[in-house]
Amino acid sequence: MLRLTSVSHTYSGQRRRSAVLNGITYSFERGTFYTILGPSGSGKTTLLSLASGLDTPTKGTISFEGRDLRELGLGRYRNRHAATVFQSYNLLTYMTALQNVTAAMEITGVKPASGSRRAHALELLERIGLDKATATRNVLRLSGGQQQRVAIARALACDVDILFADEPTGNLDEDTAQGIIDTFRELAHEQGKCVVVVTHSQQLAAQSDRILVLRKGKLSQQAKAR
Ligand SMILES: Nc1ncnc2c1ncn2[C@@H]1O[C@H](COP(=O)(O)OP(=O)(O)OP(=O)(O)O)[C@@H](O)[C@H]1O
Repeated sequence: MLRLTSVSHTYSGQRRRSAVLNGITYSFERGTFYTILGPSGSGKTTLLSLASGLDTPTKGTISFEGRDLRELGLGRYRNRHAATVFQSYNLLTYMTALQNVTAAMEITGVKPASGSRRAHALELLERIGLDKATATRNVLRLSGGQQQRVAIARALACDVDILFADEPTGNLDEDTAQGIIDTFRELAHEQGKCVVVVTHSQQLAAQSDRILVLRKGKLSQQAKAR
């Protein structure tokens, strides 16, 4: 569904020989939960920002269902097909948790199959462990882990084909982290989404369908321990 072909990336000011990503070719498919591991600074966030249409590679192409993202339009791709949970959450700080989720649904034009956007947003927030009292508080009055969960609920609310997340369980206790991992697996296996998660957590990676490792600008698939 999402194909990277000979993708290389160099930030301005960097020498071409020290490209962050170097000739990566890989296809991400529906119904699959991927994790990307790699040492700090190996380019995981860079790869995610290119695959999620926030930036374009300096060389190579990225296509969604056969169409180059540049031709499809990066804004359109981000709006309709891909949602991203950033390390910094990027929440609207003048809104409540609930408003952050409903605003994302309004912007992307998502209408729940039944009930209102508000009811659907509350359901999603509840599913990842935020009750109504917490959901109706301004996001600045929530803990880091609670804000992280709002960012995840917001991405889930957009009902896109691909969900990208950068270290989504970094700030969470074990039980909450496990709940998020279960949600990702369910999204991939029951709803047919493609879920791509950057992580340093072996526990998370072990529960994904495919473990990819980024090292020295190259992406390789790691065999899963049985
Ligand atoms: N906007 C930028 N401009 C210049 N260099 C950058 C920029 N963003 C990242 N880099 C450099 O690109 C390399 C890869 O960074 P990236 O954030 O993608 O790595 P990462 O694997 O996600 O790291 P971490 O695990 O520490 O989050 C690093 O050497 C970093 O300094």
